[in-house]
Parts: sequence; structure tokens; C-alpha cells
Amino acid sequence: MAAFAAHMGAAATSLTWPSTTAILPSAGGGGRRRWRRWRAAFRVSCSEAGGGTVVIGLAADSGCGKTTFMRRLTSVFGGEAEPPRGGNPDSNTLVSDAATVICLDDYHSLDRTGRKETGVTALDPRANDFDLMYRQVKAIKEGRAVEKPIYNHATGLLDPPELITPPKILVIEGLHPMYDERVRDLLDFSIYLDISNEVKFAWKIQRDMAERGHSMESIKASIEARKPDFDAYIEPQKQYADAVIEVLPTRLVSDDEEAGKLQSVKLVVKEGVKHFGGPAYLFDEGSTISWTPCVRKLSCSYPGIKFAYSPDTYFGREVSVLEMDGKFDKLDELIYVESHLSNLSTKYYGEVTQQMLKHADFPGSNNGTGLFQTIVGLKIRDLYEQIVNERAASPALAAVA
Ligand SMILES: Nc1ncnc2c1ncn2[C@@H]1O[C@H](COP(=O)(O)OP(=O)(O)OP(=O)(O)O)[C@@H](O)[C@H]1O
Ligand SMILES: O=C(CO)[C@H](O)[C@H](O)COP(=O)(O)O
Repeated sequence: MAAFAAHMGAAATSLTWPSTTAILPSAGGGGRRRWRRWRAAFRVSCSEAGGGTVVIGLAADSGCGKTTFMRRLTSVFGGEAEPPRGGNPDSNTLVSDAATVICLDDYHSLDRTGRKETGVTALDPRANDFDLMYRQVKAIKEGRAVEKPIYNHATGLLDPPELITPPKILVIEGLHPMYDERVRDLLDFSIYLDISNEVKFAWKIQRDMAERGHSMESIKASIEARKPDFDAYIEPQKQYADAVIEVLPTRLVSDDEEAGKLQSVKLVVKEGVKHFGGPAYLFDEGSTISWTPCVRKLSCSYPGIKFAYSPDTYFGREVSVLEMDGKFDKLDELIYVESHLSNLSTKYYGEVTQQMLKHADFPGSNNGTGLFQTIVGLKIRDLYEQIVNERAASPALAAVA
């Protein structure tokens, strides 16, 4: 325990970054020019959200599709999401025209060695600096730039900080966006990716064996080792999420081999979320619907595709649940499904299908994960526009946002 305390102390010291104003060159030609060049190099846009950045939280375990979701979301707002130009090549940040995505791994207060020596995992709140996370997310939301630390996944060390200036939309993604009440209260919308162990294992095998050279046994062992802390600190956050995308093995067949290839995906959305404009629905809002699409209009191989929609409760709150089981064979036929869905917050007929086709090579594009991530992305665009419009109509609100 003493070693742990010593580590926490060391980590706290190493994370006491100079305040942004302290490191900004003060007035004076050379300093100001250097500062402008530096800021331009990072290509981050200043907030145009009319009085503050809109903040979105995305929670999930490692390897559960956060990056894939982020790429779909930022694409809805326009422009490719890229690492900050001219910055640390191991930065975890992604910057697009309107949105900046920061990874909460950057708030690890214990580096890899520190965690190993203390036996504290990255999922444990003690390995993360929530005070700094809160202060910095709050500052960005209020329109102030921050010097955010970087956790370097290549080296396992904490690197010197990077500058984040307030974008229109800030997405904080990682293990704990809804863990700390103060951070949670800063979120305008929150999402939890609830990936079942079986599916997580299949996705991790695909990535960590093929791309990172891990063995199947070590992947299994790592998932098992993380499980107690995952159950204690990560999963409970789903009760706070405004939207949950739940991914389970298919229920269309029981055969293990077939089941491993297909997923049953649910989009659970809370009713009455401010600025959200209500959940998307199938056929008739509030009804309970089970739909097997016509095979002549939507090609699908065995065992087919099923949709469902119903009102429900989730952690005591009223929700609406959309479900898709199975996979699409021809993505352009998705327009048939889209035409039966309502309240999608699209700007034109077919926008969901167009977004899905645009990213046909992203994982999950042929099933409910891609479809529901795309719908949530479009609904977040709508939420953002509603917030901006409300602030424009009431400047007094913008001042306190
Ligand atoms: N919907 C999906 N269907 C199938 N595979 C997927 C899906 N989403 C992600 N994957 C796979 O899972 C792996 C992890 O995805 P991704 O990098 O998006 O997750 P992550 O949560 O950002 O991971 P990490 O936190 O470890 O960086 C990748 O190999 C990806 O191909
Ligand atoms: O749960 C995680 C979030 O991505 C990582 O395991 C955590 O950030 C530690 O990273 P690394 O294994 O690279 O030291």
C-alpha cells in the first residue's frame, strides 16, 4: 500500500501541468507569433457553439468499437477525423472540422509501470485523475483552452501535454466518462457501448491477434483479469447513459459457429432527454412491433434479419428499444429499412443509407452496430443544432451554459 501511495504521489506531481495561461507566451511579437504558429499546427477550431462547447460522453471497455463509432460520428459533422497535425505522433486525440475527440486514457495518473507495481488496473478509479479531467472538460465547455496530458500507449508513459482549444463539439471517450458525478454533469449527451463478453472476445481476437501479435490465450486472460474492475467501475455507468448500444450474439440460431458471426443489437434510448428530439422508432411510436422484412426487398442469407421495437424501462427510466438481429447482404437496400423508421433526424430522405454506404468498409456496417451508431450520430447532430439554436434565441442562456 505504501508503494501505491508513493506512486499516486509521484503521478499527481507529474500531472500538475502548468496552467494554460501560464504557458501562453505573453504579449510581444516573437512570443505571439510562435504561439499562433503552434496553435495553427494543432489545427483545432475555436468554439462556434454560441456560448460554449457541446460535450458528448462515450463509455466502453477497450476494444469495444469506440474509435469506429467516433469515425462515424465525426463524419456526420463533416470532415475526416485526424490526429492533431504537428503534434505528438502518439496523441490519442482526433480532430475534425467541428468535433474534437479526446481519449480519457490521457487522464491515467498511474503509468504502465505504476499500475504494474501497485496492482491497480487502468479501470480502477485510483489510476485516473478525475479532478484534472473535471477541471479540463469544464474549462473547454466554458470556452477555455487546456493543456491536456497524453498517455502514450506505445511506451506506457505519460508524455508532455498537448493543447486543446474549444471545438464546437467535444467528445470524451474512454473507460470513465460517466463515473465522476462532476464530469457526468458536464455532458450534454452520453452513450454506453454495452458489448457482451462473447462479442468482445471475437472483436479483440480479430484485432489483437492480427494487428498486435497477441495469442488467443493472452487475450482471454486479459479479458478475465479486467472483469472484476470492469464490473465494479465501468459497467455501472450504463445506468447514466442517454443511449446504450447493446451487442449480443444472435438469437436467430443457436448453433455456436453461426451465432459467432452474427449479432443481435439493441439501441436503448431514454425518453425525455433534453434537446434530443426523441428516440427513432419503427412503424408506430409507442407500439410493440416485430418485423421480418420482405426477402424480395432486403436480401439476406440464412438465418435472415429481424427487427423489433418497443417501449420498455431501463434502470427505472422509460426507454424506447430498437433491435436488429442478423446482417444485410446488400447495403444499398438499407433504404427499404430506413423508409420504415421514423424520427431519424435526417436532413433528407436516405441520409442514413448514404452514411452507411459511405463507410461500408467500417466494421459493423452490415449489421445493427453500424446502423444504430449512424442513427445516434445523426441524432447528436440534431441535439447540437437544437442547443445552438436555443442559445442563439436566448443569449442569457449561452452566458451561463
Ligand atoms: N461493429 C463492429 N463489428 C465488428 N467488429 C468491430 C465492430 N466495432 C469494432 N470492431 C472491431 O473491434 C476492434 C476494436 O474496435 P475499436 O478500435 O473501434 O475499439 P476501441 O473501443 O476504440 O478500442 P481501444 O479502446 O482498445 O482503442 C477492431 O478490430 C474493430 O475492427
Ligand atoms: O483499458 C484501456 C483503455 O484503452 C487500456 O488498457 C489502458 O488505457 C492502459 O493502456 P495500455 O494497456 O496501453 O497501458
